[in-house]
Amino acid sequence: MVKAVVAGASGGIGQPLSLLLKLSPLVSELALYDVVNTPGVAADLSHISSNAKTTGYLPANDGAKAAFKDADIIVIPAGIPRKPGMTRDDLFNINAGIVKGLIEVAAEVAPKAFILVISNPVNSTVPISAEVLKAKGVFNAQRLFGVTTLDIVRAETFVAEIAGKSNPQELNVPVIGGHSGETIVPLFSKVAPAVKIPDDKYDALVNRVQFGGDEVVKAKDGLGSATLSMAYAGYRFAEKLLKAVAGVKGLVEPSYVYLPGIPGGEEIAKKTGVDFFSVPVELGPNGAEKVVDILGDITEKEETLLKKAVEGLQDNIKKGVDFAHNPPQK
Ligand SMILES: NC(=O)C1=CN([C@@H]2O[C@H](COP(=O)(O)OP(=O)(O)OC[C@H]3O[C@@H](n4cnc5c(N)ncnc54)[C@H](O)[C@@H]3O)[C@@H](O)[C@H]2O)C=CC1
Ligand SMILES: O=C([O-])CC(=O)C(=O)O
Repeated sequence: MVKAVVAGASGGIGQPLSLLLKLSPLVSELALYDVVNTPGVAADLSHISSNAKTTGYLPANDGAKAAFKDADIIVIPAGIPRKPGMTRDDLFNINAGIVKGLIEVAAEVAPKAFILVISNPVNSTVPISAEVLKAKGVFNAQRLFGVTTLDIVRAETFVAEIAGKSNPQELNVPVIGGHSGETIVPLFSKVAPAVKIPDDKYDALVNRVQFGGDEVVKAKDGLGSATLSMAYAGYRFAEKLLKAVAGVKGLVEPSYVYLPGIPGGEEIAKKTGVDFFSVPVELGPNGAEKVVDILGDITEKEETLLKKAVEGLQDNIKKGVDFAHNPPQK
């Protein structure tokens, strides 16, 4: 019996993500929360003849609390998306407060839930979430995940194109670091099974993975950012986690986590110099059971990418932590 919540369920990501969760045999209850339109989205999904009982909640009558109550997993794609010309950091002023508010509710009524943060800027909204949970005395790093799966999904797709593989899903392409521009670090030397990226294509491939989000923002031309590929990616991560919680062994996926709170993470925090970082984590009944050290034997080019990523991440993390401690007065 798993109760899943989507916060931001009426949005571009929220709707298809809710559809995928509604179809999952692992979910028995699906609560949809948003500031608009959830009665309609929930009524629509509830006619699908799958297992999950689906309900919609709005802010009135403490709707967030009712939706989140005793949730096992809360996925958060609430907040505004980018328009052309914006960075993810430009979303901070609005989305930081939205995420903070939702995490406060989760801390109160579902303190043990696995929380998957999609809202951007992920590099900062996850530190905000951690600080809010810490302040409420319910922080467990093994249960808080920044969803960076879309970077891996993109990397799989783009590497398969270059390497001439017909099925990208047969490739495992680790992407670490953060979730914006140069903080995204694809490790092509660690692709399994190994592929040869031609030297003259390496820089462009790195750039495409790092700025894949911009490609979609540009193509949507003012109507938002990636939604369908993100719904797939968010579901892929949620499904892996739920399977691992149900006892399936050996499931590993990168996620942006608080390293010092996860076995094996302290060492990576020392190596990189940042506490929040996306790394492959082994998933299990407690969530992130173990950080997989993937930093050994990376190439010189990857070392250079990593150094740049850490510089950017330090600022993004500090911004999130500072906001959680001193939110602007209204
Ligand atoms: N982590 C990642 O890889 C990715 C993250 N994103 C981020 O996901 C977020 C959502 O993107 P879209 O779905 O395209 O945006 P959208 O605007 O289509 O949907 C956002 C939804 O959040 C709702 N919302 C706003 N404030 C809320 C609150 N306080 N509580 C509950 N719901 C609230 C809105 O009503 C709307 O339905 C953006 O911040 C975007 O940048 C997008 C793609 C990839
Ligand atoms: O680019 C954006 O703003 C949305 C996002 O995070 C992505 O598509 O990776």
